Amino acid sequence: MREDAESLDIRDVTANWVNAAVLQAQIDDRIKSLADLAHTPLFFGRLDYLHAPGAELAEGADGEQFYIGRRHVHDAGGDPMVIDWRAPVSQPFYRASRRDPQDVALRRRFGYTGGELTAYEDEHLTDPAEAGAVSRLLQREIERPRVGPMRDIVATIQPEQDEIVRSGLSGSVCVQGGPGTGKTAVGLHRVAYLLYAHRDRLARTGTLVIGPNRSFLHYIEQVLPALGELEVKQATVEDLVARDGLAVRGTDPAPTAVVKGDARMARVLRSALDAHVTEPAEPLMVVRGSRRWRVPAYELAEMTAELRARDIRYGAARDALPQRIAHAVLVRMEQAGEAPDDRVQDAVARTPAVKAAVKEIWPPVDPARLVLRLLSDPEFLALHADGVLTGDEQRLLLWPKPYRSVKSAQWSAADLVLIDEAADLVERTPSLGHVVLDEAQDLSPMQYRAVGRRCTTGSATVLGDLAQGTTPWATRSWDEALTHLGKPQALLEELTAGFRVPREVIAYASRLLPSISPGLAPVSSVREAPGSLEVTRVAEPTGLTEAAVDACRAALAHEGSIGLIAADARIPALGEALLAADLPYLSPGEETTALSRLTLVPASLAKGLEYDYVVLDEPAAIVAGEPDERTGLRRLYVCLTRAVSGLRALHAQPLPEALGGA
Ligand SMILES: Nc1ncnc2c1ncn2[C@@H]1O[C@H](COP(=O)(O)OP(=O)(O)OP(=O)(O)O)[C@@H](O)[C@H]1O
Repeated sequence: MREDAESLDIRDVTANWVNAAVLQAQIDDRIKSLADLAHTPLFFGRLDYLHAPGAELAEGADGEQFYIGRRHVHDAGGDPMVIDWRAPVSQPFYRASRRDPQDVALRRRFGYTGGELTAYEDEHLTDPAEAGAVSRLLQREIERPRVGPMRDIVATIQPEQDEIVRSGLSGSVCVQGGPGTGKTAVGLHRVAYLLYAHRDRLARTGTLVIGPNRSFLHYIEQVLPALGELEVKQATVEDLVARDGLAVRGTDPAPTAVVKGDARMARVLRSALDAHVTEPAEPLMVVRGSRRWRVPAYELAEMTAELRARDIRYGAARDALPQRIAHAVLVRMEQAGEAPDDRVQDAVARTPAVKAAVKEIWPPVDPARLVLRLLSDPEFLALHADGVLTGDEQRLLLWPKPYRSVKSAQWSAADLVLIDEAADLVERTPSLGHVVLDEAQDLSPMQYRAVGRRCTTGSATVLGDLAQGTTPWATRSWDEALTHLGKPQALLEELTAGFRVPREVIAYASRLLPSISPGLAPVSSVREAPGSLEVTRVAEPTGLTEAAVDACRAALAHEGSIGLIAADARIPALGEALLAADLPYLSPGEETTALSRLTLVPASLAKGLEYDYVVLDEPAAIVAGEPDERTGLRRLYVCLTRAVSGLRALHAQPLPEALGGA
């Protein structure tokens, strides 16, 4: 297939150099997509059907055999050799079971070591003798040491994950799942699936993956290219609402940020914007040649009221008003016996008199200036927030010292979300075809709205874990969140099988659940790894740093990546100690390689990441680093659930009581 693509000669088939350049670019893309990936085999499974699919009715139809891989491969004659994992014929590879064999006689899984085929495993789904067997290849794949960025899981997607991956493009899905249940993996594979099944539609409308921060996006960015999908944008919510010329230079105290992130702010903004439209008091006079045409004030008021009543954006209404006025003038001309042609209405709409009237009635509004005024001017704020926000909430919103201009204001991240909301009220934000929102539990209602307006005509996949919410405005219920997102009908799914954290470690971390998220079921880990948890008390507080360095050195004796996770305030001291001990380290998001496998991770950036071995420094300090205890314990829960093979927790202070104290 690669040779075919490389040998394509387009000299005779293109009409001009533009065509030739476009076609050549497409061919280059294809050659690139056909390149061999080191360590990525062409197929990982085989299905032997009892009957040829679609030929059930044909007499004597024999079964057919399909190899399943990351992409479609055909032979010189164009016959398929490997079927894409996303094709309908491949689906039973993920879903067929003994209870429901889906016409599959044999499912074979292939095992590879460094790109070389080293094992295979057969399941005869209709053979009662094989019932109850667990897949060792699956177990091995899950337990493989981790280095480098996140990997795809095409070979081992589980049935309950596959259902989410393949659910239709038209519906939105929300997945609640504990740490390591594969939410991120499922979200990324869902994008790859949707792009396969609805390529044309999504090529037009676009897809976007939203993650919590740069390090996380960097960690996941290789998965989609490995699945052949290059056309997917990645962003944080901050990226989405970023505006030219407005940098985030300020921070809000938590109580202020909570009010700014509250959905009621949308009502305040709407009221403040709508107040710009004024009731016309003066008639309008348009002069054309020797004649003057008068549109009385009450008629202008009717047009304004009619535009206000319609559900259109402020800016669209503002654009429509001059034409309405011009039309009224045209009607008067006709009544006076004139026969204006089609150009007259446009000409009238552009006259200085009409423009001036529109500016008076429906002035242009700059979204940033609108927010600036709300945050600086107590009277203006009260006018639009009374009855919506309490007096205390309004005081929290106001800047201690108002800024003079949009340029000089110290905008915070929450302010930019407000500006984004205001901008959408003025002019509709374009919608994408599909948005995947990861670590959603940390978004404020206003941030959900910002994401929601980017998929109003598309669908969304929302992934999160209520127990891992660490913002003061963290999501309390998915129903509420989905309403803010504008997708109240989304299907709510739950994943409970854990693929990352070993059983002992997840059991230990789950002790925190009753305090941080009562009612959530603990994850049941598929990984047995006896001896994976070690909690050590360091007698002298001064010895803690050294103990952490020693634990890192010991962990480096194993294969795989190592993360030293600590309270943000402890990072500088630990960094220095590691360097003094000749242990160079990476920052989160930097790629771990066989040669540099140790990452120093501030607790605030641990979310979503994973390491083979985790050394956890002083749990009590991680809890104390947050504004309140529940958030602290949630942060600790996140940090305790990053390890794939082993967790070593070191403490000099007593452990938090919720963990068992002592
Ligand atoms: N079906 C599977 N087969 C093999 N590995 C899997 C499977 N599902 C998930 N994993 C692996 O488990 C690990 C955790 O997955 P992932 O990061 O998607 O979980 P998560 O639910 O997003 O976790 P968190 O809540 O901590 O962000 C990853 O290494 C992923 O590759």
